[in-house]
Amino acid sequence: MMLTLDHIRFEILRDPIIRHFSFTLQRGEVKTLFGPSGCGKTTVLRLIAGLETPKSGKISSDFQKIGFLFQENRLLENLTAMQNITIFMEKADIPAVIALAAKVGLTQGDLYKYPTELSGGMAKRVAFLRLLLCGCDLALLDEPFVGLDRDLRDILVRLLNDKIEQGMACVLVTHDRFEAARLSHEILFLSPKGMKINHRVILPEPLSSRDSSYEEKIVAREFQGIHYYE
Ligand SMILES: Nc1ncnc2c1ncn2[C@@H]1O[C@H](COP(=O)(O)OP(=O)(O)OP(=O)(O)O)[C@@H](O)[C@H]1O
Repeated sequence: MMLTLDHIRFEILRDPIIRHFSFTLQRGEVKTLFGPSGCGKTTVLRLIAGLETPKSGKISSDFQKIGFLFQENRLLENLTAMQNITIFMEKADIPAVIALAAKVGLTQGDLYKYPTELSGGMAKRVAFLRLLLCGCDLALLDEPFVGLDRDLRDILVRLLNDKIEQGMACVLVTHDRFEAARLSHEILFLSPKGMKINHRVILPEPLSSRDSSYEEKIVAREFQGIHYYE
């Protein structure tokens, strides 16, 4: 399985948002787009998902099913949390959803609430479970842990790692250096305009062996002098 973006150019009202951006991703691989706000990271996810069309360049993929965890969750308001989670499952396995939901601190009662009755962090977990259970082999994750505390984030990271070990590939967009260190096989550091790749960091250690001390070590080693968000 392979995703390839080859010299992509994308414009909005003739303003070049993305210029000559090239990128590849294989089965079981996680690559992170790390760069300043507004540099075009979400736009790249939208291009991969086919929600935007490049002005020039080529996108090819033989992944079978794409899952997209949007920054703003995008739960369907007229469906319960349970209905939102199961909507893309080939066969809704309710006991499996209840068991997985319990792992991330959602009760059975929570699963029968509507999105307007959920807190921001609960809605994020519902959207995350929908992604984990949708059967995708390529996951596009746009700031997937915003609004979640560290313990919950660690639980979700473990659940995501299980899927990655089974072959799911991910493109991760995050502002969080620790998240990038924890989850990436490769981090692309991007320029403020045009999605130019300033440099890359390859992290070969298996994801399952990484913990908070690993995150701290990588952040201290690789993010020195990166002040986009301070
Ligand atoms: N619908 C739109 N209309 C006009 N300009 C847009 C639109 N969507 C995005 N842009 C512009 O495209 C650029 C890239 O936006 P994008 O959301 O991809 O950035 P980002 O790196 O994901 O930002 P953030 O980290 O803040 O989420 C920005 O300069 C933004 O102003």
